[in-house]
Amino acid sequence: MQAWTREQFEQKLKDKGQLYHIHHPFHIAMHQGECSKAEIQGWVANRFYYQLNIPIKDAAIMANCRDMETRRLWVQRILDHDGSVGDQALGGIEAWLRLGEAVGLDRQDLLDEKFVLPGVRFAVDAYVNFARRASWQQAACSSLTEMFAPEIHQSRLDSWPQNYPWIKPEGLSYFQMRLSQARRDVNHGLQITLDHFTSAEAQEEALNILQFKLDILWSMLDSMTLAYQQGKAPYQAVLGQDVVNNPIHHKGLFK
Ligand SMILES: O=C(O)c1cc(C(=O)O)c2c(n1)C(=O)C(=O)c1cc(C(=O)O)[nH]c1-2
Repeated sequence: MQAWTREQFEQKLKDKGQLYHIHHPFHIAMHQGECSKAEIQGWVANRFYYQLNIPIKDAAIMANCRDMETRRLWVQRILDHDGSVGDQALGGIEAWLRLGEAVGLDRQDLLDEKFVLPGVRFAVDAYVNFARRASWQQAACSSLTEMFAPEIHQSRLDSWPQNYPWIKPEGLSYFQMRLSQARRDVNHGLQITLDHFTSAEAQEEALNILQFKLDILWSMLDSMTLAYQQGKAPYQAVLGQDVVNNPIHHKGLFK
């Protein structure tokens, strides 16, 4: 089998955008203004677990990377989410906490991971564990769903103020910040991927890695759909009580 040219390979990676979670029914409903306050809150609380783990994931990638040039650029991702000392700009995690407050969630409940559904936790943990075990080039490739992220951030900025006027506008600053940060990350992650995966087999492997990451994002929303849209939160069928607001599931093991 012959390898694709660099341009063809880049296009194959971009074609995966058809399967991005922007097309998940939960996100479509959110974009169309059809989500209830409880659904938005559930999404914000669960996505916070992703946010919390992004810098852990990026630190794992750096721990596996002997290339100084790469680390010098990659470290910026950690600072973007954690913020840096003396920096006036918000880190992404703090910005997401403010989004939580803007949708009426309690900051401490987010930090306690109170509402994180088991399926969301398993999906996010799979991403972190992959980054720990993979080579840094494979892990860089898995971040490439970010190619498709600016569109979804922009769509929230465009549609939420009209659709969800009850959300305080200052809560949307996370999405604004990510527009430029994601584009910069993608340029770097894409160069690593195009440079590293050059044989036909390696290019197939890269597409499989990207599909793995798409599966993670899609699976997170599947869990949220069951819990918040279909009234089938874990154990609801057994306990028949308000397990959405008083979750019974485990709170994470290795912290
Ligand atoms: O809101 C979204 O839909 C979305 C998706 C993704 C993504 O595609 O992985 C990221 C983000 N947001 C995001 O804010 C972010 O910081 C981020 C980092 C990464 C990554 O894989 O390293 N993905 C994403």
